Amino acid sequence: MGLNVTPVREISPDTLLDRANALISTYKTASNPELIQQLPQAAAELGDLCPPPDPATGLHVLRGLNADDSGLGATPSSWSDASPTRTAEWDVVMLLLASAMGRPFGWEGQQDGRLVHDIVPSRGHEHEQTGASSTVTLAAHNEDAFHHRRAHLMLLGCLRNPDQVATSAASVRHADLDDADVEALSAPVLPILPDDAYDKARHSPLEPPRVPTLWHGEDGLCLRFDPAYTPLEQAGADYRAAYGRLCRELDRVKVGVRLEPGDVLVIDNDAVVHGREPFRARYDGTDRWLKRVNVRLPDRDRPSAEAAEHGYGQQPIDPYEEG
Ligand SMILES: O=C(O)CCC(=O)C(=O)O
Ligand SMILES: [Fe+2]
Repeated sequence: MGLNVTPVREISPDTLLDRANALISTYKTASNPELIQQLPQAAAELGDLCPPPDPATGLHVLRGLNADDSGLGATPSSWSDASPTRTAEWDVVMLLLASAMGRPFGWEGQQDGRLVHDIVPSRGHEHEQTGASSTVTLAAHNEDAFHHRRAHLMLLGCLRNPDQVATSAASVRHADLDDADVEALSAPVLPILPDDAYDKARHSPLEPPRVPTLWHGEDGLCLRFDPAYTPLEQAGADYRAAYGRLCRELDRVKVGVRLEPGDVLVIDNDAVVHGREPFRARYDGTDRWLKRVNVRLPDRDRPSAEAAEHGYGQQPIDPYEEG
């Protein structure tokens, strides 16, 4: 994977950290609903500290936050063991960054509905296609591709990455695809099934909707892609061949981002797929540890047919939803 080609945006964190700590001293943890209601206003006061990534690249790394991990304690052995107070500063910083770009949201069936997810390797999940895996390559995917209300942007904040494990990222806008393939892959031919992180949705009796893999968005070509959960065998030979060419192109243009403690990777989830290289989990409290936040951009459009999808019964938790 090519390194050092990801745009880095230096941020000066003083105001952000002051704001985060002021919120924590009043509201204690990032899951406090009153704190969540304060976020849009608090983020507006930060100005244009962190605009969304340039559509041409679809990602950037925000650098400049504190890399000191001495107060964090041991990396939890699973998301459910993470302490809401020990990483409150990180959680609120992630939510402020998310709120400066759009609106953070969570999922009913993901990590207890929290807005900030802990991504750590977990025993028994080593071979899964989820963020809790380690031994296997996490194949390139759009986050929550099975769902019509998936994030427009995804933030990954790095608390620890001692073995410099690379997150991979590939923009469909860098892929060299011919017009016939773009047209073929724009037809709603195959469903994308819920991933292993969503137990209830995986057992949904609802008929999986067939969805386009590619479409043209306002800023350029977009994709909805998760081959690990796509029953490709249900498609005809021409479609399978075009899908295979897309996979190879995404693999060709991917970059490896070895996040350093304090980095926040921002990914446009309509233009860029992400994954992760395999690594050996340590399970000794020093493991890799990321924080993840999903972000909605209220003005971003998606294909109108998505509005009729059922999302396999999985509901977003959107604290800012109107009505
Ligand atoms: O561990 C990583 O670098 C990415 C994991 C991932 O796909 C995710 O958290 O959504
Ligand atoms: Fe992911």
